[in-house]
Amino acid sequence: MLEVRDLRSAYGRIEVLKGVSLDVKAGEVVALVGSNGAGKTTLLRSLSGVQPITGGEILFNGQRIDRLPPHRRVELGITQSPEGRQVFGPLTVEDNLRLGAYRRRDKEIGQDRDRVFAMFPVLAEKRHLLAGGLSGGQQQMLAIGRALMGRPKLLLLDEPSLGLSPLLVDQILDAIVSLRRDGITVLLVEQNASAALAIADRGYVLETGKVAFSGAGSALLADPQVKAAYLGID
Ligand SMILES: Nc1ncnc2c1ncn2[C@@H]1O[C@H](COP(=O)(O)OP(=O)(O)OP(=O)(O)O)[C@@H](O)[C@H]1O
Repeated sequence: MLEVRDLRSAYGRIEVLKGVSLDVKAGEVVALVGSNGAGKTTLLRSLSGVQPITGGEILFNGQRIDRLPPHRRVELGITQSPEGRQVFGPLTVEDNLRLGAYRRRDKEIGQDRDRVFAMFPVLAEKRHLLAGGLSGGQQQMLAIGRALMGRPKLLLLDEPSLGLSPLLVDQILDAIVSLRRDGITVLLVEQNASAALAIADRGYVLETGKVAFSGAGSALLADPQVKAAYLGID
């Protein structure tokens, strides 16, 4: 579904992605992990088109997309749920979800909203409240729910567990696993590398702008080098 070939990106003269190649196949959950500043967020932003690239190629279902503006990539089915719970605070939970479906004209919007509510029941309870009054974890759920309302084919998730309690982290990860059952392909950037690799089909470890390791999630979790350097386990 997604093929990234030798991708390069820079902030001014500082190259942050130094030739990254990776694949995401339809129906997979792929985790992208690595230390702070490795370039994970920059990679996701390059895929969604808000960060310019300086080299390489991005293909989506065989089509070159790296020169398309962000909204065209959204139309093709690539949606990013950004880091930092960027919900519309002065709007209700329900209106935030409706905004996620703004491009759609079909009659299944209500059905999809109910699926988001089934996935995150707390959002159903608070559907008429303002998003700005939700807790951090609830805002994160809303941001994911809003992204899902656009019926993405490929969902790019940036740090969905950032700042959440362990219980909420589990809830978000369970939701990601349920997305895979619904046929949504997910590229997941996570600081919480062990948890992400545990649910992922495959993973990539990014180190200073390059892929340092890749493989099945379980294989990376068991790899002594990956464990010592990235998972904090000896
Ligand atoms: N807008 C920017 N201008 C200049 N440098 C930036 C900018 N955004 C990120 N960088 C730098 O690019 C490098 C990669 O950042 P990026 O956010 O992609 O890493 P990351 O792996 O997502 O890390 P983190 O988990 O800390 O967000 C870092 O050295 C960072 O300081």
